[in-house]
Amino acid sequence: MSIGTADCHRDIITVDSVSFSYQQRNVISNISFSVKERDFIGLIGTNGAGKTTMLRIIVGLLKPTTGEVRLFGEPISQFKAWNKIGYVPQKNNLNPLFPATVKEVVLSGLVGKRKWFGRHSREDEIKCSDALMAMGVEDLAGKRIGELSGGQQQRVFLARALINNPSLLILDEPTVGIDYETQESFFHMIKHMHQHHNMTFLMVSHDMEMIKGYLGEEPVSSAGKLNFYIRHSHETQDCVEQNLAHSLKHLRAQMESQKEGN
Ligand SMILES: Nc1ncnc2c1ncn2[C@@H]1O[C@H](COP(=O)(O)OP(=O)(O)OP(=O)(O)O)[C@@H](O)[C@H]1O
Repeated sequence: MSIGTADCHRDIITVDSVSFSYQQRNVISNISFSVKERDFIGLIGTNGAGKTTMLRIIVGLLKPTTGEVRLFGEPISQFKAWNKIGYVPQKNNLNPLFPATVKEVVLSGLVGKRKWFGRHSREDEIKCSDALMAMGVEDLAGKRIGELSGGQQQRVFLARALINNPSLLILDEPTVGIDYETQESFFHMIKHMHQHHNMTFLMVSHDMEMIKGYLGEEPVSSAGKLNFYIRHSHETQDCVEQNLAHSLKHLRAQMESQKEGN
């Protein structure tokens, strides 16, 4: 089942007949769905429905018992472009004494450079300060992560996910435990990233007000106990326009090269 509506964008997540069990206990049974480039998907389900498990399978932290996941068209076992994916796990019980600073936490998100402490290149430092600025937490760069409020920590974890400038962001209940105002500004930011930076989102959330307000009143589809709310980045007819412009550009280039050949 494809849960996107338009055909102009490729599937960037494909979950094909996936089942998963913890020890002997089956949690996900034969689920298939796909997420298209630039979609915003809200994944909703009751407690224990398997939402976190599904996200962990998609980012390769858990291996499906059966079935296959493809990312950007490649089987996950061969997928290497992890810098294209930002993942913010469910709010973890961070030890307040954990010695890393905000800056170190954000830098640790650099793919292939998973060192917590130590020296980084000038380019990495710039990426880090861009991500901190984007999330409005640049003033906190030198603070210990455990000293921050829940909302500030969530911004830092989002900055960590953004440091590689990913095209897909996977968020697991990003606003749990955050006050209403911070939630509002958080959702405002991610909507902006969706609308203006062509990012694709897969987000688990219990905030039905936000989900329904942005993604529509009813789920577009369901698989097992998981419901998918979806907003495509633009209407299908705009895809036709885009494709037309694209094909006309090629046609013009062809005509011009023929003219030059004459
Ligand atoms: N590491 C684990 N070992 C064994 N069982 C687990 C483990 N993690 C999760 N489970 C069980 O798998 C089921 C699905 O858990 P999961 O966290 O994916 O659900 P969820 O839909 O994200 O729930 P919630 O809305 O409460 O966050 C639950 O019954 C949970 O108890």
